[in-house]
Amino acid sequence: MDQIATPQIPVTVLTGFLGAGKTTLLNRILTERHGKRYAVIVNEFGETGIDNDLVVNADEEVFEMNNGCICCTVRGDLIRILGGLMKRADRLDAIIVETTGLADPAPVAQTFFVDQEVAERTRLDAIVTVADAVHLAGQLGEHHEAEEQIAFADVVLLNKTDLVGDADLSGVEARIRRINPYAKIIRTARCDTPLDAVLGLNAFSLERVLAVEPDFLTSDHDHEHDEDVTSLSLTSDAPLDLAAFQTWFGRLLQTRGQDILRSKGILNFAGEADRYVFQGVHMLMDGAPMGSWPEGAPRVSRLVFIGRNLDGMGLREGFEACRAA
Ligand SMILES: Nc1nc2c(ncn2[C@@H]2O[C@H](COP(=O)(O)OP(=O)(O)OP(=O)(O)O)[C@@H](O)[C@H]2O)c(=O)[nH]1
Repeated sequence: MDQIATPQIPVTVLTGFLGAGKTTLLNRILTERHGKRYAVIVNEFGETGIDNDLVVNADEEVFEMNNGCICCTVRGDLIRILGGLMKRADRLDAIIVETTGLADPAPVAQTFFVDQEVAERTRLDAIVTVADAVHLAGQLGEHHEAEEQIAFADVVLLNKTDLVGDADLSGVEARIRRINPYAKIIRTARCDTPLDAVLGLNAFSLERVLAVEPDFLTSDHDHEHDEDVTSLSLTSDAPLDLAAFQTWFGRLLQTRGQDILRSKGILNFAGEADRYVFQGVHMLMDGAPMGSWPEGAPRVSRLVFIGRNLDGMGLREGFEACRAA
């Protein structure tokens, strides 16, 4: 008797180096009227739940994986969450996994082939890599994860085109092409791409990956993270002074932005009803109100830095000095 094949849930792995625009893309996907039911799995790197708060409130369920990189320590966690989702596959159209900016996508992709149950019930649809047109060239030289993310991509969103001239964009694009001649490259500003360019592609090809990395299925991908990159989280119960914070944070990124790869905070400023979000990618800074504080939640400011040599920068003292008088 013929067996009825179990439907496989398509999975999109969203990757890209720190600050490239993954959450921006995710929020675009979640706010579009797509009529689909997605489950989202978000992995963070020491970001004390900040990322989760930056993902828009949508109907979709968001599963947060903390404390560790998806490609290493928390892979078991990924399999466990997938296991739960597979039990209600009939109510799900797709799963989206957002990795940390420091993840090597290979072991994440491998999960969908080597774990038997996951392999039977899900299908890796595509690896979508968001690339930061401003910073990619520098990242490729310094962080091998950035190169892996490009190498494994089925689609590369060359993002932040609003900040880079045409000639430089062509240069970055050529660089991407040299690492990965197969990926589709789409130029975007704030990840403004139609959803059908990133979801439901059926683009991931095991054959192609095996051609690039013959031991993809068998190696245990015990890759080494850049030990120099660490994270530091700061919190404050006391309201902060907006002007003082802006001046400190702006100066800090100007002077230490080489080593501060990524920064983000959800902040409580004195006299402001709304939450504020401040973010940095190296020296580029962005800040805006982000709506009211959740009802009943304490107004605690949280700020996180990811980078090198964070200890010597007086971050804690600088942050504390921003308290409103
Ligand atoms: N100018 C400009 N800024 C952008 C663009 N896309 C994203 N940003 C900003 O870049 C910063 C990082 O964007 P995110 O979407 O949080 O990046 P991410 O890849 O999720 O970051 P991590 O998860 O921390 O690695 C934010 O301040 C965004 O507002 C873009 O196309 N142009």
